Amino acid sequence: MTDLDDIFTARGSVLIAGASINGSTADIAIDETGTIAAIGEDARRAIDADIVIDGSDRLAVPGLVNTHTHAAMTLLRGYADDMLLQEWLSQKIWPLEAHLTGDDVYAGTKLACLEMIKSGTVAFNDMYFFMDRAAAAVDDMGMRATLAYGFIDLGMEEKREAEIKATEALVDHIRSLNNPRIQAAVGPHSVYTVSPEGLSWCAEYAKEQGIGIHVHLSETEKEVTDCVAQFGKRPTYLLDEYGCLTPRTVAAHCCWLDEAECRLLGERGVSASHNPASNMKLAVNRAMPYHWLKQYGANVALGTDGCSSNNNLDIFEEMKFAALLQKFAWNSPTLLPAGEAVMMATAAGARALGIGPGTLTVGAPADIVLLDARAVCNTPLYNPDSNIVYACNGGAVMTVLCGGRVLMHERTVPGEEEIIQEAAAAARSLIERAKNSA
Ligand SMILES: C[C@H]1O[C@@H](n2cnc3c(O)ncnc32)[C@H](O)[C@@H]1O
Ligand SMILES: [Zn+2]
Repeated sequence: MTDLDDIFTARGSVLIAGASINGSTADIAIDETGTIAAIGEDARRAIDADIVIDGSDRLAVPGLVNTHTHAAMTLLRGYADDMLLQEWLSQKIWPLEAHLTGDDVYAGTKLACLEMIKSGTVAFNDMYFFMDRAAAAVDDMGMRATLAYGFIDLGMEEKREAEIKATEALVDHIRSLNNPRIQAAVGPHSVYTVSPEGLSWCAEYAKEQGIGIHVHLSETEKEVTDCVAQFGKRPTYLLDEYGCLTPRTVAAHCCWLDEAECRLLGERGVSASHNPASNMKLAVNRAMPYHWLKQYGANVALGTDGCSSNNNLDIFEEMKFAALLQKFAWNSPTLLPAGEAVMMATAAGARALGIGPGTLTVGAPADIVLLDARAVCNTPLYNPDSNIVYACNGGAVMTVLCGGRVLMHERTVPGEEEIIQEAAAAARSLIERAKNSA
């Protein structure tokens, strides 16, 4: 077996020896391009392994995908809790975010990446500010991410011009990085913060650039009633009118949808990001109608939302919350069984971001998580999906690979202490600056 230091520095082919995959023991071969080359008997012959990882006592699962977050909000963890969404945003979050710097976003996004890696997430869909610095953090940490600038024009033409420039600059910057793990998206925040002209520009620009759209949709009842009062239609139809509903759109929350809106999202091929922890914490008072979205063929994945409304980035918790909330809210113990929750966190998430099948199959990107099969939460282990969703959290994750590169092994992530210290210092300085300006 390869030493810890060599595992992080070596680049090349990787053999995971004797891991448990779907109930049977198998080797996994990963080639130099970071692709799964073989699984099972052929694996040892398929590559001349530079790194060998002991997979015994490990469950191998696909890397998890977080389809809606605001990564640098790790700096705001615990800053404002137990509030109504509109008050939380307008009285606490936006005033503090006005003091953010690019250095803050770099430090906060690095902390987010560390937290996600430690809980088995390999890819995330982010919407925030100073996203060139978020890209630098993602690059340093070795994860995959789709990054969108949070476009908010509040109906003001001057602001819209600035948001257009910021969006174009980010897309150009990400293209210049030429990093296959990092892609850009357009991020119209929501129908209550972006004008019809802004929505229309975002849709046109995304189409022209061949990139995705990341938007909040129908998170609260107020969002829907205000939209109907102002535009005479519900948010889903407004987004559709301006071209924002596409097969490359990720719509976060989708709580207050009616059946016809679910059908439209299915028809447009939209991915819906279910964020149950944030929805319950902010008491949005309605669970995403998962059963309708599923019935009409929308791709339903999972997200954490930001660390100020969750307050962590652990997709294991989101799998459990989703499975429980759906059962509770829709009065159906058979709704969203464990296997479906795992699919939402893996294959559906990967599909939403267009990053491969999100499965452990030959030809797929080697985005692989090894769980401790001997952990308390995995004992006994009648049905791995059940343990993963209902018993475990991210603490059971031992090793994480993204594109064949080892990001964590035996729960060690290189540079962890420094990342935590720098994020804590950035949070202190942010609060200090906000206080001094008041
Ligand atoms: C990008 C902006 O989005 C803000 N934000 C964070 N969480 C939510 C949420 O649940 N609904 C709407 N907006 C949210 C974030 O603070 C940024 O200002
Ligand atoms: Zn959000």
